[in-house]
Amino acid sequence: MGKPPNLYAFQSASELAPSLRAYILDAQNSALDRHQVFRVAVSGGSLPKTLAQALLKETNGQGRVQFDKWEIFYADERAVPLDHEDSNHRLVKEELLDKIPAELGTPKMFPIDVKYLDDIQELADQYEKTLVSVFAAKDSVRLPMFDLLLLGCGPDGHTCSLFPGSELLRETDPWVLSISDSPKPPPKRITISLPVATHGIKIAFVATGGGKKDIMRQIFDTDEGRQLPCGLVNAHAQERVSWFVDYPAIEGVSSPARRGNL
Ligand SMILES: O=C1O[C@H](COP(=O)(O)O)[C@@H](O)[C@H](O)[C@H]1O
Repeated sequence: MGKPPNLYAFQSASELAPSLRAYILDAQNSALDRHQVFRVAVSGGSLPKTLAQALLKETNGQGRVQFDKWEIFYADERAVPLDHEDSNHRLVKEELLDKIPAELGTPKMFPIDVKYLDDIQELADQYEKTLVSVFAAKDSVRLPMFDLLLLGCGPDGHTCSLFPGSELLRETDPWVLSISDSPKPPPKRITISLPVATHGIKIAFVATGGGKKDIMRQIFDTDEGRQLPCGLVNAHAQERVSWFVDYPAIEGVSSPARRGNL
């Protein structure tokens, strides 16, 4: 049996940001040593704001965020135009991309192809083709391996657009799945599959605020919680997973957390 996921807890989201930055820089630098590019999958929700806090502030001695070497994909996306208020791409763009100082470079973005918004399965298939074109042919690579997945945890334990009890959690072949009845609006979405979400070299969850404390306790301290989508990522990817949380989100969790810096 491998080691359990890492759980890092901080007083607040702003105190969490420098450690999240150090962790991301470490993942970036290892990826650049390996293959001169940093392939990242990002989520929407509350994550992009915390990411911006971590990545946009220059701090001494932690190294440089080389955005010009980043390739950014979406762990999940809603089937809406890219400038729609529900779009994860819009959120990431407004919170992070539009604020990157020119000297840090511009990441290469891989948003969904909005030509296929009316056919949700085709939208997922086309996004899978995008992954295939970047990560090599599907018959030669069993699963795409992101250098880093940056994930959120919904108050029901969902991650990406993989919701508790969904049959999508059992899918093993497709890399990207479509969902037309998401319990959280909007109903039509695409999402990476659980095998893709757990295959990354590093996987980070960011969960902040008291609204997450009940689900955090379930995920870390109960058998039912370990079956929730976030719990399944923990179980499959083990020590490759790191959680960055603030004290309000972790209140009542009895699993050991490291408090403060990494
Ligand atoms: O619907 C979604 O929700 C999750 C969690 O969002 P949060 O606001 O509770 O952090 C997010 O990770 C996912 O990308 C998004 O589509």
